[in-house]
Amino acid sequence: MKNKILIIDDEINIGLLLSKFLTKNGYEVSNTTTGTAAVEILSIEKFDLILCDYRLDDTDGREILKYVKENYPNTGVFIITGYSDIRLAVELIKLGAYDYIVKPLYPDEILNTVNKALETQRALKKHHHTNHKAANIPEIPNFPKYIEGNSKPSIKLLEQINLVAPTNYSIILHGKSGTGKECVAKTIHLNSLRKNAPFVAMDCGSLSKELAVSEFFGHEKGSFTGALSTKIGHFEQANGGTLFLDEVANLSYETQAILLRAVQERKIKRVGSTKEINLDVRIIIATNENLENCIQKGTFREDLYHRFNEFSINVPSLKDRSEDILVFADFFLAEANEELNKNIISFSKEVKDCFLNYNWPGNVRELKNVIRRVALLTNGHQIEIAALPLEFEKVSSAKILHREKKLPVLKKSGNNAQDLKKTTKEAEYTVILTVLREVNFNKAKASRILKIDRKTLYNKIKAINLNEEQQIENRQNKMG
Ligand SMILES: Nc1ncnc2c1ncn2[C@@H]1O[C@H](COP(=O)(O)OP(=O)(O)OP(=O)(O)O)[C@@H](O)[C@H]1O
Repeated sequence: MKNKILIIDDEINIGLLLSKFLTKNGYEVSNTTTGTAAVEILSIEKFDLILCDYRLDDTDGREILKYVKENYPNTGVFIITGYSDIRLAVELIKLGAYDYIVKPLYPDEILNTVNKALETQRALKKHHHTNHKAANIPEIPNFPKYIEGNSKPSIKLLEQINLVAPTNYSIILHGKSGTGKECVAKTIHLNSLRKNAPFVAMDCGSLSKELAVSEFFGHEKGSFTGALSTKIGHFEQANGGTLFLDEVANLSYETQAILLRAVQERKIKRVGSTKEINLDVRIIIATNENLENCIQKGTFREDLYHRFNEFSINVPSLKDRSEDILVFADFFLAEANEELNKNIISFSKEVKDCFLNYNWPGNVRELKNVIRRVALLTNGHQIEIAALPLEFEKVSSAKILHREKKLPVLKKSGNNAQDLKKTTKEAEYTVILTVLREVNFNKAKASRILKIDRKTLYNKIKAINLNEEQQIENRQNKMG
């Protein structure tokens, strides 16, 4: 059965041209020039898609969209718009429009967009259908809350997310490790029309050449040695939804060619199967390398780059959005409180200064890890500088002072046996704690470095501070 399209455009010539072209390409097309006439036609006939010019004589695209969403929720609406209306069109997408097409109209582009839309509709219907029947559809992973931040780069980032999320564009996310690329990808998915379909993340960095095809497209049981059961590939898992390809620059040239073919043809076959599976997957890729340099070096295919580069977003490093550091820190502290069942309220001024002065090479991920660690080591209501790991020493004069206080300094007067004992103990404390932090509180490693047996180390820790010992125990238990 042919798909039915209704065109609403007050420029009769454009409407007719479009209609002729779409009819030639296998669609059943009706035309009208006003909103009132469209409402009448819709009351007698069902349509799969409506292409609606935003500016009409008697109404506009927004009113048509609202009417169609309310009365015919299964009919997709496209808005045709002039360049100056793009922001408006994006607004409309948020209200439920399928996509927008910018004038001048190019037949191929329209056909492509219409085909894509109808495929998405079919895939979503199929997904909802199978989702009710089958339990083996992959779960949407737990999405972390997205912290927006107040800095200029973060505001720009959010604007880009909001702009591109409702479209079907492929996206390249550039950014250093730990900046939050996956978090951005998930946020885009959640704000897209695909939000009820799967989000599937795939780490291309750890993908071997041999396994790549089977990971991408799946395989049938027995199709090669070791294929003990049928495997659904990542593309198929993500069908109807979003596929996030992380560290894409690490894919071999050969694998890139295979990926390109699948993306171009929008069809795959599982290894060992002849059955073609139609794909409707939005692809978001992430890289911490400059892909243009990779193209120059010949390690990344230019054609693949252009396929993905319908939109690109730079996810800024944490040091370039320092106004957000304390916002993130508060958020991660609240998370850590919940996880550890603690009630830490704040960071001391010195800690905040350290955070603001530090370079954060590991970006948001590093900040999150530091906060989880210091929260574990803190018993009171405030995080103090002593809890910070060694790498912060460089950025804190307070921290250096703190350590100097602990150093075994022989006093000029009163230098008796009692003082020596105390000073030695303090020196021992500093050394033990420093080593423990360096090895992430692994006591076996620490005792090897300190050249004492583990039991002695336990006793010394106990003698130093029982609370610290308990915290160390907690951490070790957690790490299993
Ligand atoms: N805006 C944000 N709001 C909340 N959490 C965030 C945000 N950005 C990053 N994170 C957290 O920081 C950590 C690292 O983020 P993510 O994994 O998205 O980074 P990435 O850039 O994809 O890293 P990699 O390049 O190493 O794969 C995650 O725990 C994530 O939840």
